[in-house]
Amino acid sequence: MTRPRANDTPVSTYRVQASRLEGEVHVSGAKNSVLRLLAASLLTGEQLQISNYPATLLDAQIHLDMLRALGKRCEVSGDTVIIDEASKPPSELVWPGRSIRNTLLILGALTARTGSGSVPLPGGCKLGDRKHDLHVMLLEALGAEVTETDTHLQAHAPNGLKGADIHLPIRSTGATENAIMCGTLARGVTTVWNPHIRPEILDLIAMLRSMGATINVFGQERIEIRGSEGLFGTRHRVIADNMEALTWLVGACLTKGDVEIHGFPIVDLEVPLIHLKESGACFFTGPKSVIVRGGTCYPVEISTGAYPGINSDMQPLFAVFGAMSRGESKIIDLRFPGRYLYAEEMALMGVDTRVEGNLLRIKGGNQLRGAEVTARDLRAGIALTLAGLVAEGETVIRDAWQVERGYDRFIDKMQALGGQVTPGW
Ligand SMILES: CC(=O)N[C@H]1[C@@H](OP(=O)(O)OP(=O)(O)OC[C@H]2O[C@@H](n3ccc(=O)[nH]c3=O)[C@H](O)[C@@H]2O)O[C@H](CO)[C@@H](O)[C@@H]1O
Ligand SMILES: C=C(OP(=O)(O)O)C(=O)O
Repeated sequence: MTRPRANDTPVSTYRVQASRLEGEVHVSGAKNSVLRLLAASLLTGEQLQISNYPATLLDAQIHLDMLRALGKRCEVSGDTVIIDEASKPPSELVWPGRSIRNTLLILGALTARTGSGSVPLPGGCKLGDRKHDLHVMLLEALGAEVTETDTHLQAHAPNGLKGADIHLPIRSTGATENAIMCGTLARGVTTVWNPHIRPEILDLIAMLRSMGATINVFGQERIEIRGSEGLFGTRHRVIADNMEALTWLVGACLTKGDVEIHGFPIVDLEVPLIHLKESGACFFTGPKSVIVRGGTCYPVEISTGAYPGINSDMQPLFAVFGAMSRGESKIIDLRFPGRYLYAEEMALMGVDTRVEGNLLRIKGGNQLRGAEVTARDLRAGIALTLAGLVAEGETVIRDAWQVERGYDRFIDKMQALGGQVTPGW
C-alpha cells in the first residue's frame, strides 16, 4: 500500500477491531534521532547519506521539505536519503505549513552556519507547557541575539558563534542537541554541563564525529565540543526506534500475541523492559530480536524522567498496560507534567482514569469497549490504537495522522501482524 506524502492528505481515522498480533516485525530508524540528523545536515555543504531512514514518517517528510525550502536537494531511495546542496542555505526558513519541534534545531544550525536564522515557532506534540527558553539561553550564551515574534524565532550572530559554557538546569534533550550542533561550528570550546545523555544524542554525536567534529562526552557531567571551520559529508545509519520496539512489545503482550521483533534496541530499553517483565510481560531476548509470548498484565507504578529511566513518550503505553491489569496503576510524568490527555479518551473506552495533580491513576481490569476517540498527540494515538486491539467492538480513532508522524509504515506492519487497523481519509 502506498502511504501518503506530507503534501498529500494525511490519514484522518483508524478503524480498529479486536485482534491478536502474531508474526515478525522489523523496527525502523528512530524518529527522534533522524529528525536531529536531518537538522545537522545544515551544518555542512557536503553530501550526507542517511540509511535506515524511516521514509514514511510524516515529520521526517516535513523536515525534508523544510530542507528543500532551504535549498537542499533531498533524494529518498528505499530506506536511504541523500542530501546535497548547490549553494549555502539562506538564513530564513519560509514555511507556511505545520511546524515541528525541530525548527529549534534548524535555527541553531542556520545560525551556526550562516550567522543568522529565522524559523517558525516550534510545533510537535502539545504536551502542556513546552517552553523553548533553554534554546534561547544557549544561543545567547554562544553570542547570538535572539528575538521572538508571534510566529517566528530569530537569531543573529553576524560574527559567528563563540564557544561558551552552557549550564542546563534540566537534562533537556533538544537543548543538549542544539548546543552540541551549534558548538561544532562555534569558535573555541563549548561545554554543555548537565547534558541529557540518551541513545538519540549519542547517535547525533556519532554522526557529527564522522563529519569531522571533535566532541568528548564526560558521562552525565558534561560534553565538550571543539569548534571547527566546517564539517564534511558522511554516511550514517540511524539507530533503531526504541518507541516503536516498545510499542510492538506492549501490543503483543496486551493481545496475548506471539511476535518476534527484529532489530530491537535491547540495551537502550533496559529500565522499561525490567518494569514490563516484572509486571507480567512474557518475552525472551536474543542478540538482535525480542520474542514476545503474551503474558498477563499486572498493575504498574512508574515515573518518567531522563535516560536511562522511562522516557515520557513511553508512559501512554504503560497506561494501556495498566488498563488491562486488575488493580490500580499509577503514573507520574516528571518530564512533561500532566501529559495525560489520552486518559480522557481512554475513559470513553471504559477505562477508569483519574488525574490528581501530576498523578494519573488507572483502575484496570474491566473489558474495554470500542468508542470514537481522538489522538490528541502522537503517543496518545498509539496508546488508543493498542487499546482498540483489545476492546469489544470497533474503535474509531480521529486525527490518526498523529500516529503517522512517528511510526514508519505503521499500517503495513500492523496489518502484517494481523492487527485489524484500517486507515481512512
Ligand atoms: C523530537 C524529539 O526528540 N522529541 C523528544 C524530546 O523533546 P524535547 O527535546 O522537546 O524535550 P526536552 O527534553 O527538551 O524537554 C524536557 C523538559 O524540559 C522543558 N524545557 C525544554 C526546553 C526548554 O527550552 N525549556 C524547558 O523548560 C520541557 O518543557 C520539559 O519539561 O525529548 C522528550 C523527552 O525528554 C521526548 O518526549 C520527545 O519525544
Ligand atoms: C513528543 C514527541 O515528539 P515531538 O518532540 O516531535 O513532539 C514524541 O516523539 O512522542
